[in-house]
Amino acid sequence: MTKKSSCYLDAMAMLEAADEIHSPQVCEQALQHMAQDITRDLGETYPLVLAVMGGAVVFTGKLLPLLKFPLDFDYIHITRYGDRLQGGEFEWLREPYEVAGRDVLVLDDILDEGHTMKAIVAEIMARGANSCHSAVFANKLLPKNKAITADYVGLDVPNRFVFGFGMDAKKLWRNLDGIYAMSEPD
Ligand SMILES: O=P(O)(O)OC[C@H]1O[C@H](OP(=O)(O)OP(=O)(O)O)[C@H](O)[C@@H]1O
Ligand SMILES: Nc1nc2[nH]cnc2c(=O)[nH]1
Repeated sequence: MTKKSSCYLDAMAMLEAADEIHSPQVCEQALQHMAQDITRDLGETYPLVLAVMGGAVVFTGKLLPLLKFPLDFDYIHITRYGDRLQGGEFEWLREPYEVAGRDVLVLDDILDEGHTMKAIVAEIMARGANSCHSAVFANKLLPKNKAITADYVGLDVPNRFVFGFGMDAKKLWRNLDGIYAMSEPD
């Protein structure tokens, strides 16, 4: 048997110490509800769906097959966390292209303070989109107002650093099919 790397062992220890917040089954049900709501509202608008990389990758991959109407798909990339636990300055790694005149739906993994989604919506509308809706799989419950609220929310999560379902913990565990919260320091 090969010797397990320290990265592997650290990742396993992080997961073992974490708390499960939403099971894979609950996540799947939430996806179904979101797909119904989005279909009801945007199903006849031929929207441009923009996934925010990289956190939205799991949400997007699971949601798109549930949207049974014509749409265009592209991705954007903006980050303000990098591999840090606290938000910092925005960095556009791929800007929104060809949004003028379109009804746009932005998909992201989590709405925390809302600064990222606010900046995205502002940029898309400034580029002449007809409308811009936002869908986040996880909405963090905060004891203060957010910069923006999302039009579609999958699940609420507690005010802790969460990971899984596309969200990373120190670059790890985006591949989990449920949502977990990191253990808090004693
Ligand atoms: O509501 P906010 O407080 O602005 O935080 C939410 C943003 O933070 C994460 O992005 P991150 O910069 O970590 O990039 P990632 O998608 O690559 O994980 C997440 O994907 C959201 O885009
Ligand atoms: N992975 C992850 N990214 C975030 N971005 C903002 N809040 C969070 C969080 O709780 N988890």
